[in-house]
Amino acid sequence: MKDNNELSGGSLLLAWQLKGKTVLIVGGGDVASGRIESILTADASIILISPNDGLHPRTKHFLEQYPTRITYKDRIFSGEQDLANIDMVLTAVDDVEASRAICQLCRQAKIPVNVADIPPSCDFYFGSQVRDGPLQIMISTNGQSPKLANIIRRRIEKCLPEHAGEAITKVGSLRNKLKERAPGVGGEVGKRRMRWMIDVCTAWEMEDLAALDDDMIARLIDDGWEKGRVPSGAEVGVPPKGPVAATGPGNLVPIATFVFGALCSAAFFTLRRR
Ligand SMILES: C[C@@]1(CC(=O)O)C2=NC(=C\c3[nH]c(c(CCC(=O)O)c3CC(=O)O)Cc3[nH]c(c(CC(=O)O)c3CCC(=O)O)/C=C3\N/C(=C\2)[C@@H](CCC(=O)O)[C@]3(C)CC(=O)O)/[C@H]1CCC(=O)O
Ligand SMILES: NC(=O)c1ccc[n+]([C@@H]2O[C@H](COP(=O)([O-])OP(=O)(O)OC[C@H]3O[C@@H](n4cnc5c(N)ncnc54)[C@H](O)[C@@H]3O)[C@@H](O)[C@H]2O)c1
Repeated sequence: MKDNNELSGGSLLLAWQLKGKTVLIVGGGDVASGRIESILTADASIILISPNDGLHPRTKHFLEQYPTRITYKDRIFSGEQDLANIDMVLTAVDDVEASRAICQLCRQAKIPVNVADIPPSCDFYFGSQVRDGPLQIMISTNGQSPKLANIIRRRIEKCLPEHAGEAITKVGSLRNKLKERAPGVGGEVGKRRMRWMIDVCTAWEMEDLAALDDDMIARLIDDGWEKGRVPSGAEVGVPPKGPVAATGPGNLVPIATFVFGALCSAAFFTLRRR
């Protein structure tokens, strides 16, 4: 836990649920095309207001690909009436005065707004995103350095565990099936369910979780949950890692690194003693 006087200067990190909501995007250029992608990913409907002659090719592609999810208006923003029944507003226009005016209207109407590149006109900032299925990581520098957020994102992408997204999807499915088998919110059964899920996630390799199919999930619940234990992957039918993986050239690299490291240490200590 941080010291009390350090508890300030950040922003609230959330996974905002937008399914069934309507987001107004003003502008159709490069930045707006990224906003469209983020909002489509979050399952919201989009109203896009932007003159056709300024549309970025990626924006045009989204309009063609998702005609029912994006309602397009080929014009500039026209005022308060454009905000009717809107749950969130994102603007990415090359006109600072128009951006500020839209922000002011949104604040009057209490609609959360992000104006790309104008922090005082943002109720929330975008961040650099890593996505792998249901895994979502946002890197935010809280407005201090978007480029560093982008660089840190690339580094994080390189060291993510393989199969993480797939493993999360399968664990989600296991949790849902378990809740059907042992229903109820809170209480003893809730505590036991949580304990068992923690034990499975801790004991199993990410790769084995990712390999689960519906039959294996059913076996895991029958032989594990019902008997109060955590079976191994092999017991529920997860295929063993093949002999190629066990003896393949990939495995020679850590062995070679270890041997090299051991030789270097030996040489270092031998030389030091002299
Ligand atoms: C993360 C990302 C997400 C996205 O937008 O999707 C994002 N900006 C990205 C890129 C980027 N933006 C800029 C550069 C040029 C280099 C540079 O200036 O550093 C680059 C780099 C590039 O283009 O490579 C210019 C810039 N950006 C802002 C200002 C205004 C200012 O700072 O006052 C200026 C003009 C400054 C000036 O005039 O000098 C402001 C914001 N930009 C934010 C988000 C929010 C804070 C996020 C955070 O702090 O973490 C915030 C506050 C509001 C918002 O827009 O939500 C996306 C990277 C995605 C990725 O690649 O992974
Ligand atoms: N946050 C970020 O990541 C980031 C990065 C680069 C640029 N920006 C900023 O975002 C803004 C947009 O950048 P861009 O590269 O997408 O610009 P762009 O010039 O490619 O696109 C601007 C779009 O806005 C439309 N437009 C202009 N006035 C409008 C109005 N009144 N109503 C509706 N649509 C209107 C144009 O037709 C065009 O489609 C700029 O202010 C830029 O400084 C933000």
